[in-house]
Amino acid sequence: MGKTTAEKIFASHLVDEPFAGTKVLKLDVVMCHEITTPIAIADLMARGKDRVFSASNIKAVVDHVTPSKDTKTATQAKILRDWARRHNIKDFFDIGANGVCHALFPEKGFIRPGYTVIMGDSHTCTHGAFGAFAAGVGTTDLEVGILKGVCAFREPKTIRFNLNGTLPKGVYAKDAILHVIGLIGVNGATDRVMEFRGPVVDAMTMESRMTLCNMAIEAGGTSGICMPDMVTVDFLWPFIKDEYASKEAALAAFKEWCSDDDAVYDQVLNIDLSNLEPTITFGYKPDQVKPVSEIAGEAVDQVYIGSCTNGRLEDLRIAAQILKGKKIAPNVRGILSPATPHIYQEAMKEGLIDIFMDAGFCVTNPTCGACLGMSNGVLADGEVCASTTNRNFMGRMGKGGMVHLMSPATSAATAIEGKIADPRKYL
Ligand SMILES: CC(C)[C@H](C(=O)O)[C@@H](O)C(=O)O
Ligand code: SF4
Repeated sequence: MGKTTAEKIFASHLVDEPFAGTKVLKLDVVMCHEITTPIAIADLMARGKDRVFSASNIKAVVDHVTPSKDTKTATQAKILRDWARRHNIKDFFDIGANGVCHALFPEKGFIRPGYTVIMGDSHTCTHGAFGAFAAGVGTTDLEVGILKGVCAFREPKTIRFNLNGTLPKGVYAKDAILHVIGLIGVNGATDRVMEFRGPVVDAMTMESRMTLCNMAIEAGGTSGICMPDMVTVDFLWPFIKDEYASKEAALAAFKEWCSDDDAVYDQVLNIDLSNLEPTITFGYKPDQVKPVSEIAGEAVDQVYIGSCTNGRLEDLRIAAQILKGKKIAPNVRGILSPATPHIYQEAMKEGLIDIFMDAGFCVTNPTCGACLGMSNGVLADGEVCASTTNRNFMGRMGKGGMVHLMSPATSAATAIEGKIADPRKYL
């Protein structure tokens, strides 16, 4: 019987099965940020176990609130910073080099097909775009991961999503994943791996695949997963060129991780996206989605472009294409947070930052900040934000604030009109 990618990764990383169905896996990468890791560090210290399993397999970043905004966030950053120094974690990213974890770590080439990856962050599923098993974990699992380099999982079944057809103009990975979550609901993939397949995914860049996998958790998914292919090889090539004789050799090795043709799935869903419209959330749950045409005209106070979902260069290019030569509406505050310093610099070189600033956007340093309502764009009570982020929970971007999730294109069109707008008329 064939295996899925997730089953192959579980089989190859298994170190123990203490109870039937509970599998202890060897970890390839443990990622850390300043919100959840300090709690794990404090506990390890209290137990006299201030050690790390490997200084090189641990990656750490101060990203959620940076530069720190108050004593509390400064202390969180300091705990992580001191810990990283104490343990010689060389891949530690701080002010000047820091960016949103799920954009920064892939950009550095840390994730490879077949890897096991954990982090104390729910959007760790993003990294499955490389054909890895990547899961967000709680503090206890993070502590064990840091100390021993292993993590216990109940092996998830896989749901295969065949994304068929081609995405129409003005419709992107974000619209596709919002549509999928709308179809299956916020619990539709609970304890399941969401395997994204089909011609729509094959045609996607790694950035788009990361957008897709990023929101797996919003449907309850443990990890998103895409099949590694030449797009994956091309993205990783600068980091792996000394390991493989050629791109074809790398591809052959990566393909070993692809699900077998006769793999058994929990469910297989065939979804044709050829007629998909730009899609947007209207409520406080990510599965409350509508075509933008049904909600167009609703006023917004702020437009936010950024985050681990849609703060990458591709996203900035799409939004800038729409904003070029235009001004955002006077009733709207536009905020752009490029997800990493590299993205910021590339966007500057390409003239994208000028386009955003000329349109009236404020450009912040790379950080999560506004996405989770902590800094750089917190909403006031009753305000509405059009956002490229991944969570629209009540008050997510500020107490009493409402968030509509959408693509960078829809956000840019919305900024121009000051109310929710269909991006297709600007393309
Ligand atoms: C702060 C962190 C624990 C949190 C998460 O796990 O997702 C954050 O990144 C978020 O998006 O709300
Ligand atoms: S950008 Fe938002 S969703 Fe992503 S890790 Fe940061 S806070 Fe979480």
